[in-house]
Amino acid sequence: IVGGTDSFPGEWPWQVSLHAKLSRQRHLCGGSIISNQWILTAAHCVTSLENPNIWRIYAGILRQSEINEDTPFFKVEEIIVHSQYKHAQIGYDIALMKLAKPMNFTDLQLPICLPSKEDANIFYTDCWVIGWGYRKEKGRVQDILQKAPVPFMSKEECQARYRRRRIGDKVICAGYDEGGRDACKGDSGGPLSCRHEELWYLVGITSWGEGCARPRQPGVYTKVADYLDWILEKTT
Ligand SMILES: COC(=O)Nc1ccc2c(c1)CCCCCCC[C@H](NC(=O)/C=C/c1cc(Cl)ccc1-n1cnnn1)c1nc-2c(Cl)[nH]1
Repeated sequence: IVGGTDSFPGEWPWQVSLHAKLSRQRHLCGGSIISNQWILTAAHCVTSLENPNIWRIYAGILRQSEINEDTPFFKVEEIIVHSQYKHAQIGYDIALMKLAKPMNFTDLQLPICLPSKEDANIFYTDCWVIGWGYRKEKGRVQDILQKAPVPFMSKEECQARYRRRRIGDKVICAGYDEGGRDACKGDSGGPLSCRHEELWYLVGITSWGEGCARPRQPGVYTKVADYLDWILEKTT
């Protein structure tokens, strides 16, 4: 996250850190708890790493330094990538990870609400992008979970900013024309969380952008409200 601040313990209890253990283990992406057995993340995080056994999901943590060989993690039983996914810039950048065992909810690990279909066209005004990603384009994974407020941007405005690309219809853009606050490397797969009438909703999944926090280059997020049928089909 560029231009963010430290989060507090329990502030974003749905945020998880997805680690993969290949030769060694490291944070790869963010994800969101949507039920006691399902994590929602970005397809680009898991494609080419679709073997469930290499994944370790850490929930209820604020700091990456809380993770060591003794830290408990959730094993993954199944990974479901959207069948139409090809590249993040094209869209369908959404995937589900089924935990091997249902998790117990605590104050530090809780699900976030999925938006309802009626809310698909709400112009949210209180949205935050969260993650342990870089604070600048040439950076490194952060220890303390970062948060940054990002304003919604209309599809039209977003398409005008990304003139060389066709901005898909099932995406949301968020960011500042003057730049300065945005997601960055290591944040993808994580939530764009929006507060609406006292509840938090998973409005977007951090997907891609042209650089980090550059002026007039907003972040592009998978629009979760447009995938509710897919999520329900795959999780029930
Ligand atoms: C110590 O451990 C580490 O350093 N881990 C570790 C650390 C970092 C990474 C990995 C591992 C690779 C994950 C591979 C799959 C994921 C590959 C793509 C992914 N993208 C993003 O997270 C954000 C994109 C993004 C999203 C929005 Cl909304 C706006 C601007 C964005 N950016 C534009 N340019 N940069 N960001 C990424 N993530 C990383 C990189 Cl490197 N790129």
